[in-house]
Amino acid sequence: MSKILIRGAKVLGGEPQDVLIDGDTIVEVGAGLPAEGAEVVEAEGKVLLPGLVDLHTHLREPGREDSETVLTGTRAAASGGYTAVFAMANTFPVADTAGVVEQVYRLGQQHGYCDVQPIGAVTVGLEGKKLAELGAMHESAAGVTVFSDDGKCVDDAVIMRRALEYVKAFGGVVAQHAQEPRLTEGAQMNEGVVSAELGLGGWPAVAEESIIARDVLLAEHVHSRVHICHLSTAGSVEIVRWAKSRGIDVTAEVTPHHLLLTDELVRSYDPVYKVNPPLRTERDVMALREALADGTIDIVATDHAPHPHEDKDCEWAAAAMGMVGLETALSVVQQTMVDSGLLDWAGVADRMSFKPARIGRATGHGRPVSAGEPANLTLVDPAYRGTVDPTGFASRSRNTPYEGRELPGRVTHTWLRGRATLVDGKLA
Ligand SMILES: NC(=O)N[C@@H](CC(=O)O)C(=O)O
Repeated sequence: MSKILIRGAKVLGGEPQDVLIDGDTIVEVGAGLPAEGAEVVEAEGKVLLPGLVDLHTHLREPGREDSETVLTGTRAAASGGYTAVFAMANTFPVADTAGVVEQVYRLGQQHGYCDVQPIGAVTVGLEGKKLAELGAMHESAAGVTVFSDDGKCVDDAVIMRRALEYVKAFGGVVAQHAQEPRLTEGAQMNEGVVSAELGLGGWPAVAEESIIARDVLLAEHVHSRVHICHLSTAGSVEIVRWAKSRGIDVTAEVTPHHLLLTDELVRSYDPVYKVNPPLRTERDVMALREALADGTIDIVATDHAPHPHEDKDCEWAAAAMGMVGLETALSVVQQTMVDSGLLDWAGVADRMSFKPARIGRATGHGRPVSAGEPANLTLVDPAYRGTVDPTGFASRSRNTPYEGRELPGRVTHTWLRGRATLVDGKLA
């Protein structure tokens, strides 16, 4: 049956409506639509959103298939309500050529759980020395538009300037991992009271903020577009706010974990809380929430960073940085932004679907829930309450900071171009 009637869902949190899908397209949205010939999904009390889009996912294939593959990562994405993810370039080999990005793109198409849009490296081997083949990656079948050395900062100002100038030719964007390397040598956590007490190497806010300040000025200077990955400090928010008020073409993201968790958790010495950029202070968390609400920060991106247990279940200093996030992102956003009254569901659709799709130029995603649009949709039960149990994750890795924590809301259904990838919380 190719017709699906989603009955009585609050579309973007508004009044209950029926949504009729035929094949891969939404054909009608309205009240009391006839159900004849359609499979009916009862959605009373649930919220219908455009399929979520993640601009920052680590899928690990090729090279680290022990932590994630395109298949397991896109299954995790579908579980979390995503219909498109942008796959970061820090794979082995690095996604710095047309060959590698095409491989990742094709794997996404083959598996079919969500669209995979590869991100190309800015520099060869993420080494920060020489620009990668940006044009060839853009012209490849993968059609790369977002470039990032994420995991590493493009710290050479001349290379950054050239990258910004180069991507202008085809409307691309450079996504910067803002971390001044010299200021963060040996850094293990946020620099502050807690790092001083624990005796762990501190990661000062200025290491992030100084690179953001430099890069918004560079973008202005060459009239290009820059995107800032995972903002984590109140000062970074101030700089982005200033840059936007000046008319600079900058966008920024925040991760769910930086909206909820603080460096106080590091007192446990549990490496599950070790992440780049590090968890900051309560004051930073509050500034990030406010900035996401007022639009200074454009989007939520997961920075889903899967690691196998042997890389995380070890002493703090030796542990890998990163947390999985695809399967808990919407719940964390519901708790920190919706249930707190800072953002409504239309705002969530904007920050987790419309805007990330626009920044990454993901065609067919981040579209309104209306007739004629591709049926990329996510159905959420906001009344659900449950504790996070990583043994049920679709991701190959389990490094979640939320194990055993109660989080609100649950994605029950995801449709990718009218085909269910998640039904009643189970992968199709
Ligand atoms: N976010 C993380 O803590 N880790 C990322 C890369 C990075 O940003 O360091 C990873 O690839 O594991």
